[in-house]
Amino acid sequence: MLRAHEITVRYGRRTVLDRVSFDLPPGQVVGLGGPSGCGKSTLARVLAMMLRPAGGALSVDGAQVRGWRQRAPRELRTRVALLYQQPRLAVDPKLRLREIIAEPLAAMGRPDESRVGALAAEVGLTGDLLTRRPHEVSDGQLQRACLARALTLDPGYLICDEMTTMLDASTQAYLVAVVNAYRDRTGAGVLAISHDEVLLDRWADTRAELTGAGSPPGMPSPSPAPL
Ligand SMILES: Nc1ncnc2c1ncn2[C@@H]1O[C@H](COP(=O)(O)OP(=O)(O)OP(=O)(O)O)[C@@H](O)[C@H]1O
Repeated sequence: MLRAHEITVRYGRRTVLDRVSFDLPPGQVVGLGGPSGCGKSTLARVLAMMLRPAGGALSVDGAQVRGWRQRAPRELRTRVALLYQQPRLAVDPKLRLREIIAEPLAAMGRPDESRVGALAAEVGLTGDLLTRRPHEVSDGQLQRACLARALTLDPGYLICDEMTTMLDASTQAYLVAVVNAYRDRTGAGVLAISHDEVLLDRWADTRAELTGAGSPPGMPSPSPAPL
């Protein structure tokens, strides 16, 4: 379980998350909605240990997170992967797609070309694309590379923050199918953040709503509401 307990985040004097609790169980797709600006991406960054909250606690499979960003222990950091809406902001523009996918393995000192090739095939990237740099591929192709990179170290939890919002319907369907296949194979928990109610209805096993810092403490809670 990826468990956030009473998380509070402030930007300056503004409280964006006010004692928000949220559980992401393994093996499930939890769909998170809520109005623009209510703090969904902020919660995603806390869950991925990329943003230190002002208050509250985060645990990964029972292990308490005590360091954030680079100070988070690698074995915890690599349990959670985050995919952003805008792949161009998430990659080094100088790297070729093959190097982007290989980044987590390189950081671990475990280069593995065949693993990179297998991941590229899994997300539908052909070999010729792997030698290109981000400005030479489409947003959809770059997001495929970002998904492959996110899956490289077999995360137990995958956070998809508007992963497919910028993409055409067929790329969206393909990437969702890749994530679902990964979940089925590994039992990973998936947090799907989206404004797209149709997508969430189709994709999520359970739904949660974040209503903003004015909402009661403890929101959101993944509700077992039927879809
Ligand atoms: N680094 C930052 N510094 C200051 N304010 C920020 C920062 N990041 C986000 N905010 C503000 O915090 C609030 C929550 O932002 P966040 O991106 O988490 O919301 P969101 O629910 O994901 O929105 P959207 O659905 O539009 O993507 C917004 O009002 C936003 O302007």
